Amino acid sequence: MNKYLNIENVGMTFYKRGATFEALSDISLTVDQGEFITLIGHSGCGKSTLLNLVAGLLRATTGHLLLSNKEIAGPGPERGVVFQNHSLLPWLTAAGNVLLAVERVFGERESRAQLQARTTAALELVGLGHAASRYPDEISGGMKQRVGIARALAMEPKILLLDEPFGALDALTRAHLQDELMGIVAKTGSTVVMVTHDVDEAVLLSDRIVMMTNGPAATIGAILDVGLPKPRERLQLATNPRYIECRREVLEFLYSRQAMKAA
Ligand SMILES: Nc1ncnc2c1ncn2[C@@H]1O[C@H](COP(=O)(O)OP(=O)(O)OP(=O)(O)O)[C@@H](O)[C@H]1O
Repeated sequence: MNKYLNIENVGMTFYKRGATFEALSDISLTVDQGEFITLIGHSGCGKSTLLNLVAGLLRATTGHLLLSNKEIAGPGPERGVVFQNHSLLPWLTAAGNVLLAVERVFGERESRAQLQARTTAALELVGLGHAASRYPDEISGGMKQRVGIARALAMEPKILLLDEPFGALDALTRAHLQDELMGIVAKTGSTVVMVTHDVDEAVLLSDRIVMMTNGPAATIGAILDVGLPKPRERLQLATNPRYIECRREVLEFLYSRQAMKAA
């Protein structure tokens, strides 16, 4: 197999205080370079667990995860992770937060000026060039989230792993950042795996939507090939028959097929 990311028969069981909990069972998925994949499913089904396995923050109990044919054995700079709650260091400015990540990846081989240029470019990419010297408590939630995205992008990851990056934002800011993300991904050609609860977000952004069954022992229930041409424009999509069909298929999976199992 020569796909970019290979997830092969992965299972994840947590052991806690003498009890075991099988969160994921027999997950197999391959992702091509440049693909945008979303993981969707009911709360607690194991989406973050799967993303954390790809990030190398957890080790699978069974099966294998391979990136460029190499076993994922821990976190690495080729994987940029963005969580729902930005996790910026409050004592550093927006630029300071990005620079710290840039130093970690490129610090040994590049000059100070080059590192700073990378930092500025990443902040500009997310429209925050003007806020570089502001501290996290001086900027809005949406801006903090954008700094988190800039920080991940500045490391020039081959794959972006996004865990509900817009989950805590209001609808307008969320729409704005979705548009920005689409633009950035078009420019950088990044591979993306993103966890979301939002059906519209999944259809708008994805090449394929991976729909997960309810846990315990959650697995992939179905995969939807969205097949809408890019670039996508949210207003035009609202009346696009394929968009409406994709939306219906995901809703049907979540609220009919999986709702019955949950009951
Ligand atoms: N470290 C852990 N120890 C024990 N159980 C865990 C651990 N991490 C996650 N779980 C359990 O595994 C299951 C999957 O959790 P996970 O956070 O991956 O779900 P999710 O689909 O991302 O949920 P949400 O959509 O609510 O964020 C849950 O039942 C959770 O309680």
